[in-house]
Order: sequence, then C-alpha cells, then structure tokens
Amino acid sequence: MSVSTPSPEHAQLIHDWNDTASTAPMSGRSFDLFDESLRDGLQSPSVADPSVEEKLRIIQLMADLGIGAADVGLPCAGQRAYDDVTAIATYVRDNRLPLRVCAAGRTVVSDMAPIADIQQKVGIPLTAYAFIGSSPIRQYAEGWTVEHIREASQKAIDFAVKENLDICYVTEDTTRSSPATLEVLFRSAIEHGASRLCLCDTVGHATPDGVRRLIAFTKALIAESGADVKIDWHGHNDRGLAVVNTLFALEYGADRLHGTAMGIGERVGNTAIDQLLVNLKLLGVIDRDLTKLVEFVRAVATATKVGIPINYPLVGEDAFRTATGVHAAAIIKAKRRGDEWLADRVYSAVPAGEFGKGQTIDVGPMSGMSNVTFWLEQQGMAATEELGKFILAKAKASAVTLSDAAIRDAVREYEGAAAL
Ligand SMILES: CC(C)C(=O)C(=O)O
Repeated sequence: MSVSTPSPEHAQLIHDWNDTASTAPMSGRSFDLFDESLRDGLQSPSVADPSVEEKLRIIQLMADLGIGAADVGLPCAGQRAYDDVTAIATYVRDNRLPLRVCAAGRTVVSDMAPIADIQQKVGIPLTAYAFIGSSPIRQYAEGWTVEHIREASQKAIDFAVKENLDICYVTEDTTRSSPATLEVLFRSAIEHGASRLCLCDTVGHATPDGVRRLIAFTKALIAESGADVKIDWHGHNDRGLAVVNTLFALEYGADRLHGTAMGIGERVGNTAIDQLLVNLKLLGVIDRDLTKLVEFVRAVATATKVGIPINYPLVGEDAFRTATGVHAAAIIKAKRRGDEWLADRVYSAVPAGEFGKGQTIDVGPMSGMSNVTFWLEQQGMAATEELGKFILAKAKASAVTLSDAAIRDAVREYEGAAAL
C-alpha cells in the first residue's frame, strides 16, 4: 500500500522542500528493521514486563509490519526470561513468521550458552547479540584493557560459532570509542566469525555527522577484511536525535536499524521504531501496509503499562484532532467537498488515512463557528445559528476543550430555555 499518489490537481498543492528524490537510492538498498521493544524497551525502569501471551501478540504484530528481526530478551537473566525467549522462538517456528529471533547477552560464555540451548531445543536459527563496552570511559569505569575486551569477545564469539549461533558483535558506546580500539575489536570479531557489527549510540551522544563518520570507518574496515559482514545501527534518544540519526544511518550504509515501540528503553529510550516506519514510508523508502502500526504501539503501551502522550505522533490522542477555528475550518471545507486527500493534508504532514486513522474536530475556547456546526452535523443534529452561537459562547468561556457530554448538556440547556 503506497502513500496514495496525488491526482495531478493535488500534486500542485504541496511544494516539497524535502529532497525526497535523494532518498530514492535508499529504497533500492536492502535493509532490515530490528525491534528492541522486548529487550532494551523492557530495561526502562518504569515499564512492566509483559506476559508471555502479550509478548507473542507483539511479535505477531512486528511480523505483520514487516519488521525482519527482534531482540526478544536476555535468556541469561533468569528462568522467566529464558522461558519467554523459548516461547517466542517456538511461536515464530510454529507460525513460520518471517522474523529472525535474536537474544542478547554479555560477551561471556555463560550468557551465550542459554541462547545456544534455546536454538538447539526449538530448532530454528537464532542470532546472539554479544555486547561489551568499548569506549575509554567504560574501560576506565570497569578497569578493562583493550586486550581484555578483545580476549573476552573472542572467547564468547568462538563459543557461539562452535554452537552454530549466528553472531552479532555489539560494542556498547561505539559512538564514544576510539578508532584504534574499534579497529582491534572489529578485526578480531570478523576473524572469529561475527556476521554483524552493531554500532551503538548507547548514551545518545551521536549527531548525524558522527553517524556518517563512524559508519564510513566501519564499512572501510569491513571492505578491507573481505568478509561479508553487515552493520547494525542502535540509537538512543538522550539528545532527541535518535530517529534522525537512524534515518541518516540508513543513508550512510547501515544494513539493519534498531528501534522500540514509542522509543521505550534505557533512560529516555531508543529510536522510536513506529516513527521510523512512518518516515520511511513518507520518504518513499518502504512501500508497505502500516495500518497495524497503531495497534502495535498500543499493544506495547498496554503490555508495558506505559502511557501514550497525547501529542505522540500517529498514536497520541491529539495526533489528528483539532479544536482550533482556523485549522478546523480548512479541514471541514475539504471534507465538505468530499476531498479526504486534502482533509488529511491541509494541516498535517502525516496523512491520517494512510495509517488507518482520520481527522477529528472538537470544540473549545479557540474554536470558531465551523467547529460547532460540524460537530452538530456529525451527531445528526440541526445546526441552527442560534444553537451554534449558544454552544460557541460556552466553549469560549471554558478553559478546556468541551467533551461530547458537555456539548450535549449545552444542547439540552439551550433546548430547555427555548421551550420556556
Ligand atoms: C547492548 C546494546 C545493543 C545496547 O542496548 C546499547 O548499547 O545501548
């Protein structure tokens, strides 16, 4: 389902300063999305660990959205984590979902072993994400030398390879790690059989320019090695740049982009995979049905007990709702013409209809008469001028947008007064 092609008349209505044509090469490249909601997402201290049934529903929705891989937990963390990863892998196997099951652990054999064990038991290939801190600040905090990190990584990778696990080598805090250290660690990981390198902006430090330079550095190193090794990009949002950085990571050559529903995760969280999907679609990089995206975000929000902010893109209560007179008037004019294309775009850069949603008009202190008239018509009520004025006066006197019940009360009050 593509972003609906505008009619020739509509096509003239938006001058696009975004250089969408320059994203065309991205759409030709094969890349994948990697969902971290059930691992990094659950590391947020404020979220609840979903039940296994909720996790399976979330996994199904990821697959429905064309997300190709997911980190589904740290099986080394305890029996419950181990059982949930096993249940997810079994569900993916039994339902033949086109989703790669991945699990994370530190670069120690005891963390890799449960992943190998689940792979063996369930009988589908898993990917192990083996992580270790690589930046000078992490080395200093832990008292590690580069040689210690390299050796620990090598032992974990050798074990995983021996167990036939696909292995992604994850250098935590890559965006603050020195090129000399990364060169040693990446070369060793590649030589020992890692199929992927995961570049982590663990503390949300990177800017797009840093993303570009780090990916160029890593690509050159991989090219030199002659191995077929892919690059993952894992971003955090401490500076509010996670989605933007991840879009740039794709442009600069990352093969797999990480994110979580609503960006839940450590501290202020990760790249919001839902926002990433919306942008990839609007940029023309992907062409797929995203009408289940809202359900996916709501499923994660409910299962993790995270509230959806009212102004959250696409899913927030106010994402496609206005009570403002000027905005409402323009949307209503489009709707009266039967022009939903126009109604969806005149005051929104994300067309609601493309994502299974619609614009709604409310009545509040910033409203004009068209809000009231439209609201009454939607309810099948006669929108007389006098009634409209009465409701609008109530709205102007109110500090908040009127609820439907408050407008109905106003209608009753008006009718009662008129009947006297
Ligand atoms: C373990 C990795 C992927 C991580 O979560 C991070 O560095 O933020």
